[in-house]
Amino acid sequence: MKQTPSPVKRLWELAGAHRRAYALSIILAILGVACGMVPYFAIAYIMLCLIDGVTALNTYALWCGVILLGFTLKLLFSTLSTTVSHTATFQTLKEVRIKIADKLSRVPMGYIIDQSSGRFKDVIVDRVESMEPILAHLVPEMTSNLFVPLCIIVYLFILDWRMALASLVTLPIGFLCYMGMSRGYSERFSGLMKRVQKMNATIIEYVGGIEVIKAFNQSANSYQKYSDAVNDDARYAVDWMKDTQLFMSMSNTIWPSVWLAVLPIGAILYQHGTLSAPVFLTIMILSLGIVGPILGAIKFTDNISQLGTIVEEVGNLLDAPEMVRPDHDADIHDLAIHFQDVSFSYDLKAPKPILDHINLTIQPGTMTALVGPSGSGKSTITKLITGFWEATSGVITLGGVDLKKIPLSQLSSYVSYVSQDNYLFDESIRENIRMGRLSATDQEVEDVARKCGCHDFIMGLEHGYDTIVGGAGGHLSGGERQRIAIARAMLKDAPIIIFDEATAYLDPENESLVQEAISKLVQGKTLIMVAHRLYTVTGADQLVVVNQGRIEATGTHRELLQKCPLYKEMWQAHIGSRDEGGATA
Ligand SMILES: Nc1ncnc2c1ncn2[C@@H]1O[C@H](COP(=O)(O)OP(=O)(O)OP(=O)(O)O)[C@@H](O)[C@H]1O
Repeated sequence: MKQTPSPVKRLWELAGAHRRAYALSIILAILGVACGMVPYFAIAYIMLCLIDGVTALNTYALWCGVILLGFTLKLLFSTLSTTVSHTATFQTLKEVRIKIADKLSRVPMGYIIDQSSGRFKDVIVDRVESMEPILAHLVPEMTSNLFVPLCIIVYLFILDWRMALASLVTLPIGFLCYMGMSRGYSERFSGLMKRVQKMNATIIEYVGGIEVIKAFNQSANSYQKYSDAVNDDARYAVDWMKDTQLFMSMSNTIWPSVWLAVLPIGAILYQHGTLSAPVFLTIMILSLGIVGPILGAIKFTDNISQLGTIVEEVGNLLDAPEMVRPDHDADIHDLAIHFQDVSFSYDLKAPKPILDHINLTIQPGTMTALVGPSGSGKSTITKLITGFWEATSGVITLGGVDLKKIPLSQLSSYVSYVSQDNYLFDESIRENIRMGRLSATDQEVEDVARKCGCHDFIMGLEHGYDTIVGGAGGHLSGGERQRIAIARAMLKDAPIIIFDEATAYLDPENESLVQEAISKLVQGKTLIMVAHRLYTVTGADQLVVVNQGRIEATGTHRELLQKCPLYKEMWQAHIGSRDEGGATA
C-alpha cells in the first residue's frame, strides 16, 4: 500500500524549487532578530556606565547610535527576509494550485462528480490561500525567534546560571497553560475546517439552485440548510473558545512576567553578595528580551497544526487515484470501436452493474444511435468511449487498441462529445467556439457557427461574436447555448462525434436546421447519438437498443421493428406522442 507522506515531507516537496529562498529568508530573519537584540545589550551597557559614573557624553552617544543601528538593521533584515519568504510562498502556492488543477484533469470524472464543487473551491482557493501567512511568516520567523533567544540564554548562563534559571521560570509554567489551551488542537481545527467546507458547499448549492428554489418557493427550506451550517460553525468556534479561554489568559499573563522570579531571586543573591550589581542589571534587561521572541515562536505552533491540516487536505487531493495512461501516443490504425464483454459500475459497491457484459461494434464512418428507456445506460456507454470513466471489466478498443492504453489527450483528439448541458465559459462567444480548436481563425469560427445555425442569433446580439456569455452561458437560451456547443464540437473536427441528446433543447424548426448542418459536417465521420426522439435517428446505419444495462438488440430501424418488441413498443409510443403528420415508419 502506498504510504501517505507526513505533512512536513509533503510541505518540503511542495516548496520544491523554493527551498533555497526559504533558507535565505531564515538567515535574514536570524540576522534581523539578532540585530533586534543589540539594543538590549546596549541599554544594559549604558546602565552599567551610569552606575560606574561615566560622564563622557560621547560614550552615551555612541551606544545610542548602536541602538539606532540595531533597530535599523533589524528593520532592514526582517523586511528582506519577509520579501524573500513571501515571494517564495506566492510561487509555491501558485504551483500548488496548478498541480491540483492539473491533477483534476487526470482523475476519473467520478472522483470530481462525487465531491461537492464547494470542496474543490474551498481547497484550491481558500485553504491554499490560508497557507500564505503561515508559510511566509512561520518558516523564517519561527526559526529566528527560537535561535537568537537561545544564544542569549546561553550568554545568561555564562553570566550567572542561577539568574539564568530564574529568568526562565515563567517559560515552563506558561508553557503548561499553553499546552492546556492547545490540547486536541489538530482535531478541533480539522473539525472547524469541515464546518467551513459545509458552509461553502451549502451556499454554493443555495446560489446554484436559486432558480429551482424560487420556482418551488423553497427559500426558507433551502436557506435553513445554509443557516444551520453557519450556526453549527459559530457554535463550534464559540465552544472551542470557551474551553481554552482560561488557559489562554493564564499563559498570556504568566509568560511575559519574567521579573516575578528575576527580581526577588536577584535581590536575595545581591544581598548575600553572590551577585554583582552590573550582572544583576544586565540579566534583568536581557531577560525582558528573550521572552518576546520565544512567545512569538511558541505561538507559531498553532500555525503548524493548521498548516498540517491544510497540507494534509491538499495532499489528499494530490494523492487521488489517477487514470493511469501511457505517456506516448498509441498507434491507432482505424477507428472501429469495440466493446468486448464490458461491465461498468459508478459505485463498485453497488449490487448491480450499470452496464452488464456489453458487446458492441461501431464501424468507422457510420452512424450509430443508442436508444432505450430512461436510465438504461445509453449515456454511460458514450462516457466510456470518451474516457470520462473506465470499464470496470472487459475491454473497449479503438482501432484495436485498449482505451486504457491511449493517453487521454490522444483519445480526446479523436472524440468530440456534445451533451445536453455543455458548459459555456464566461468569455466571448467567439472564444467559446474557438475552444474546440485553439488554432482556428475568426473566419473558421464564423463559418462553423453559420453551418450550425448560430450566426444569425449571434449577429443579433449587441456585441456579436464578442458577447460575453456569462458563467455557464447563463445569458443565452438553452437552444442557443446548445448550438454554440455543437459549433465548438464541430470546429474540433474529430473523427468520432458523440451527441448525447445534443439537440434536445432545440425547437423543431431549429432542430431540423441543426440536424441538416450536422449531417453535412459529419460526413465520413463516426457519429454516435443518444436519442429519445426516435424519428431523428431512423436513418442510422445501426440502432442499438439498450435496456437495463444490457444490449437488447441491434439493427436498422426496419430490422428492429421486425425483431425487437421493445423497440417496436418505443416506436409506437413515440409516433403516438408526435403531432399528426409526424414520423412514419
Ligand atoms: N455519475 C453517476 N454516478 C452514479 N450513478 C450514475 C451516474 N450517472 C448515471 N448514473 C446512473 O446510471 C444509470 C444509467 O444512466 P445513464 O445516464 O447512462 O442512462 P441513460 O440511458 O442515458 O438515461 P437517460 O435516457 O435518462 O439520459 C442510471 O441509473 C443513473 O442513475
